[in-house]
Amino acid sequence: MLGAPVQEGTGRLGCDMGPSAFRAAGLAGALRELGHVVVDRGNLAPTSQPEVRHGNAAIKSLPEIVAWTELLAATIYDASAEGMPITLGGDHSLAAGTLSGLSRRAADLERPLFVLWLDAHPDLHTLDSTESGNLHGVPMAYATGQPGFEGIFPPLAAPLDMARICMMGIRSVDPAERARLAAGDVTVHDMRAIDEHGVAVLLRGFLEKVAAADGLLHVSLDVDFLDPDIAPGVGTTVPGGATFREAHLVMEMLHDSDLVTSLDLVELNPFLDERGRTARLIVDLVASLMGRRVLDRPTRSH
Ligand SMILES: NC(=[NH2+])NCCC[C@H](N)C(=O)O
Ligand SMILES: [Mn+2]
Ligand SMILES: [Mn+2]
Repeated sequence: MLGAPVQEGTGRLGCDMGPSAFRAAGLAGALRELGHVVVDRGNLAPTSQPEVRHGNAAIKSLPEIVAWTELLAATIYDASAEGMPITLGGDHSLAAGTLSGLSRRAADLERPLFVLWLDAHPDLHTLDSTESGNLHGVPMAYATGQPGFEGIFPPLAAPLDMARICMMGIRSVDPAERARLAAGDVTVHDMRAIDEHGVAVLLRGFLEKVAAADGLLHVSLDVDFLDPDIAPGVGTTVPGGATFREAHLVMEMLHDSDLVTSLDLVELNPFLDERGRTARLIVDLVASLMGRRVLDRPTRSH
């Protein structure tokens, strides 16, 4: 577990308390109960900020986010050699760093990196296209090597292949992101697809691809993937999100697949939460991902 209390990527304060809330909600204990060895490396903090600027005047906190990206890319690259890094966010801008470090690790291992992106948003803005200027909206564009980050963000060792990304839960897409998704080959399962087919069928297809390619699998869990009724502790709520049961099923299937090699937990804002219920829900979801199940034997689906 690595705490990344970055909050400057959102338009409001509070995500810096995310790592503390995950700890208070019992994340380490829940994983130890399942038999895992858990090491909590505490919270990271960038020590210096680069002098960077960009012509888009809407952009907020560019030096801070570039500094976090550098720090996380190096830290997660190292951590991925030792075990399964779980990054406790912090807002989703941290994915610029974690995806960069993990892409470099995958390139070293000569294995493809796949990403399951559980989010209401694709976070596929470039520095030029973001209108809110909130840099939690750009990490996917950076990690996949979209133009406009050069000379500002750290260079990528290896850009992520769009064809190895699966997004689930998507229900809020800005026009520039829509165009980028239409042009690329990201697999996008929006809420309509989930309603029509169910998460199990959609996820199974992706997991089969990852297994067939002997890939590494990174899971990026944005709290707003979940419906705001069950997960109010996030700044960018969008109605109509994943239910409690859909989310647990995704996690249980990920556990059964035995494919997940790293995990980011992002966008929890404890200041907006109701007595820690969102933090506790995410801890329970991570427990499902790490092996907690209702019965001792695998559930039979047929
Ligand atoms: N990680 C997130 N919650 N991202 C929300 C981004 C929302 C919107 N697309 C923006 O760029 O401002
Ligand atoms: Mn996000
Ligand atoms: Mn989101």
